Amino acid sequence: MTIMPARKRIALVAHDAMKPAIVAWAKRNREVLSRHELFGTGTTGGKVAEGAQLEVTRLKSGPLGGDQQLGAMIAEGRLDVLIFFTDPLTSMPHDVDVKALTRIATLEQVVMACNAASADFVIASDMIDAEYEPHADEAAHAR
Ligand SMILES: O=C(CO)COP(=O)(O)O
Repeated sequence: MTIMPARKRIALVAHDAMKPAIVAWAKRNREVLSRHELFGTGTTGGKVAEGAQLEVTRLKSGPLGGDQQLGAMIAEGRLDVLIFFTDPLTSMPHDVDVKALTRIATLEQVVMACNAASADFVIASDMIDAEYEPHADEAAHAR
């Protein structure tokens, strides 16, 4: 488990039905987001970059491996926050990738928000601009 740096590495991901919502959210939180390092799956990243005028490193499209790339970043300790607007009403061909991504994020104590209300709380937290070290005893998985 790594200490999260003050300048967070934040991923922005949204399923198709949620893309207008994540662009609106990114526009509304542009000032805070601009202080951090942003990543996105291909289509989401492009829409956020254009719509909110933010610099976003774009990975592959989610269904084509982008979700797995984010999972690899998390496994290697290279991502701190995952803002993932999931679509709860549509089944996805890459559902296993979605599940793998949220699973590894949970395991690795990545800060994760899957809807706009939770993302608002994350972005409004004082911890977004501070170093953060998860409490080892609370983060540990009992076997
Ligand atoms: O499908 C996604 C996440 O599971 C998002 O991918 P895109 O941003 O490329 O549409």
